[in-house]
Amino acid sequence: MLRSTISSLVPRATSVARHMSNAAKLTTVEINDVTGIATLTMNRPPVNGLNLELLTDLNNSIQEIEDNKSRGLILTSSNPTIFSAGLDILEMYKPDKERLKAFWTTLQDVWLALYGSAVPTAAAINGHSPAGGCLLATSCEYRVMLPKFTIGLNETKLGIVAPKWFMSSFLSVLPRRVAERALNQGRMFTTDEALRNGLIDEVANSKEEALAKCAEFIGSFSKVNPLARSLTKQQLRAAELSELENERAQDLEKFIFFVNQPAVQKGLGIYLENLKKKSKN
Ligand SMILES: CCCCCCCCCC/C=C\CC(=O)SCCNC(=O)CCNC(=O)[C@H](O)C(C)(C)COP(=O)(O)OP(=O)(O)OC[C@H]1O[C@@H](n2cnc3c(N)ncnc32)[C@H](O)[C@@H]1OP(=O)(O)O
Repeated sequence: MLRSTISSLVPRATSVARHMSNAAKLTTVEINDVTGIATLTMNRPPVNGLNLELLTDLNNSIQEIEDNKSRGLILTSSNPTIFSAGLDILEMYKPDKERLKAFWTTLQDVWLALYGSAVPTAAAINGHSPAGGCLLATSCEYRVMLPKFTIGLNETKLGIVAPKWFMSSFLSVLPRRVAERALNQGRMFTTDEALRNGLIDEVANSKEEALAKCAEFIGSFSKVNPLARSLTKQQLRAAELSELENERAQDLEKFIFFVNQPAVQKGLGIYLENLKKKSKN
């Protein structure tokens, strides 16, 4: 059934050993022969932490799906319990200056590409989805999640601040007062809470079911003119997209300034240490 499997073994050199998770590509794209829908899978063990390489591969895969004229894009993870752990905190902790710039710029690219994608998009959230993971999921038009996982923008819990465009994605899904409270609290929603509040659209009992429900959502546009649909979506999302496009340089500057604050570095260090302690117990 797969028209093509664009998986990859592209060797990649990097000078920073701690970021070298794999020499192979960290995403795969599979296009269903019958439906024409592309499934984009993140595959960066152990937790799909969004580092520069995974973001670069995500960006290239989204581009490839747009260029292939796929009928839709479903974003998911190869990990059975984690959709994405969000940004790889190691990218922000004691960062290399040039790499930090490339990291944030590529994250901006991914958001612009996914939130502004011309094709219908859906997320099959088959595991936990904090922070950057939630950003990816809420950038899609539809979300199906498996039971007993969590999703949300927990940045305030880490002592960091979600940028405006993270909030835009969140606000495109949640009512303002729910979004505002959740952002201030750094709230992580369980699957049930996410469904009740509208942060996700459906619950599925397996990844296969989630993928099928996402495909069904994308199929709901089969009788709609694709150009009219994509121009409608892009008009609805234009204000948020232009806001970041027009302020990319300032957004990058703010991020670099903020991350380099000693108090932020200290907070990230403690958070990482706690994560490591927890994983050893
Ligand atoms: C005024 C405007 C200014 C603008 C300034 C901008 C500021 C920056 C904004 C940044 C925005 C977004 C931030 C993020 O996305 S930060 C990331 C947030 N993510 C989290 O908090 C999730 C943390 N992880 C977990 O909760 C759990 O790991 C999990 C995902 C639920 C999975 O649990 P698990 O039990 O299955 O796995 P676990 O044992 O915890 O982890 C395995 C190893 O992976 C490491 N790890 C986990 N998450 C991360 C991560 N996000 N980054 C780096 N490393 C991570 C963990 O430490 C374990 O490592 P090891 O095996 O011990 O070496």
